[in-house]
Amino acid sequence: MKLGTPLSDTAVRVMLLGSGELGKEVAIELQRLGAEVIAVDRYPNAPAMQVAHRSHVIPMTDPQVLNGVIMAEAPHIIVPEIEAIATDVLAGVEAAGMATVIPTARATQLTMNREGIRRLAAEELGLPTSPYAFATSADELAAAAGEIGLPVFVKPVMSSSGKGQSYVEHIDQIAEAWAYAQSGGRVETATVIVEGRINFDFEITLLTVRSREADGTVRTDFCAPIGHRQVKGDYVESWQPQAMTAAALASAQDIAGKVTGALGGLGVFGVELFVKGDEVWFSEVSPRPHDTGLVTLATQTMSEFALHARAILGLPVDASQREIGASAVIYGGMDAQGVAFEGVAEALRVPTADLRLFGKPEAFERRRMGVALARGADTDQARARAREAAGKVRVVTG
Ligand SMILES: Nc1ncnc2c1ncn2[C@@H]1O[C@H](COP(=O)(O)OP(=O)(O)OP(=O)(O)O)[C@@H](O)[C@H]1O
Ligand SMILES: NCC(=O)N[C@@H]1O[C@H](COP(=O)([O-])[O-])[C@@H](O)[C@H]1O
Ligand SMILES: [Mg+2]
Repeated sequence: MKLGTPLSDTAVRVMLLGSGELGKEVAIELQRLGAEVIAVDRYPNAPAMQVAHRSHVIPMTDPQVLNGVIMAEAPHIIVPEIEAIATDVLAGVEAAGMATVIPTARATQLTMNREGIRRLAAEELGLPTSPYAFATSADELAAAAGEIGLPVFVKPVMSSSGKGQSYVEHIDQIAEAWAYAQSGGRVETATVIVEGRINFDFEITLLTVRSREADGTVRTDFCAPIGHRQVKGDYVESWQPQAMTAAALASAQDIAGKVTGALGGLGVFGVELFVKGDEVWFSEVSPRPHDTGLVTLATQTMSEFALHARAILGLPVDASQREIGASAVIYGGMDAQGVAFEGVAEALRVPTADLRLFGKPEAFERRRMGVALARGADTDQARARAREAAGKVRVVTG
């Protein structure tokens, strides 16, 4: 694809569907290469909208409205940034040859629903996963949990960042888990996945990049593994690299290569894996940059956002790590609009520290509003610094 001048006849128009913190960094990288960036999300002034050429506020799960915006803008490339999109519209656009969907329309369809990606990984590709079942009522959920054996995780099939997710240790928590899944799903669907717990030593995100070689073939690169810690199904800190055995790393790369190969297309994928000794299980995959990969802003030659921008434009990538680093999340801690941040200077006085404040117009108690980044001689030092920096930032009302 020939790059051009934004807002002119030669422009390469890229439409982001979802404009959160991850899309904001992708938009910045695309802007650096002179792409014309159109940001779309369900609410105004979303982070990526603030750095895009223009934006649209629409319900992205509404097929007609989504199709209308795509027709009006005629983007060359469509970059889904969240799962909750009317993905059938993307399939239609792709089939008609009107735009390239990143990575592919089918990949967005399969990964928007946990059932699609789990069946692909476990049943078609034969990859190791937790034991699982699907349930469409509280009774079915109880039966499935009984069969798999407690403890289990219960998740709406359409949700992310831990929304609607429960950890069930006792059979009398089933009704509550069912009700919570119904309230926390991204879109209305009654189905939940029940997963047996994997007793892992640690979990990683293996960022996997599919990009084009000079001869047009697709190559696959793996970033160094990212370790992370999750609380209530949402990531609170991540670090790179996560130390692991050579056998586990080989197995992780094998799984990531297979699943991203089956999804196809170009761009960054965040392959989530559980690791115990030499053993590795597939958990899920984002066909886009991953929240735990924010750490790559501090560690890699090219962050996951730069890698995504380069790969989707058909350009070569460099997935190498340069520094040891960590990220720590800054939550809203309150429900309020137009919040302010105190302690930023103190945070940035922590050696090597850096910050991203996403600019979300509204804070919620558990909404991610920013992230602290730091480097170190080892991951312990980097993590301590990132946590210290994050801890110095206080969210306050106007
Ligand atoms: N079967 C399991 N065994 C052990 N831990 C699990 C299991 N399923 C989920 N978890 C824990 O819960 C976390 C969140 O689960 P999962 O990634 O499925 O949720 P999510 O809502 O898709 O989150 P995100 O969008 O942030 O990736 C996992 O990273 C892991 O720590
Ligand atoms: N785990 C997925 C993830 O981290 N996605 C990121 O969070 C944004 C939504 O944030 P919000 O819920 O605060 O609007 C998404 O737009 C994306 O950038
Ligand atoms: Mg996950």
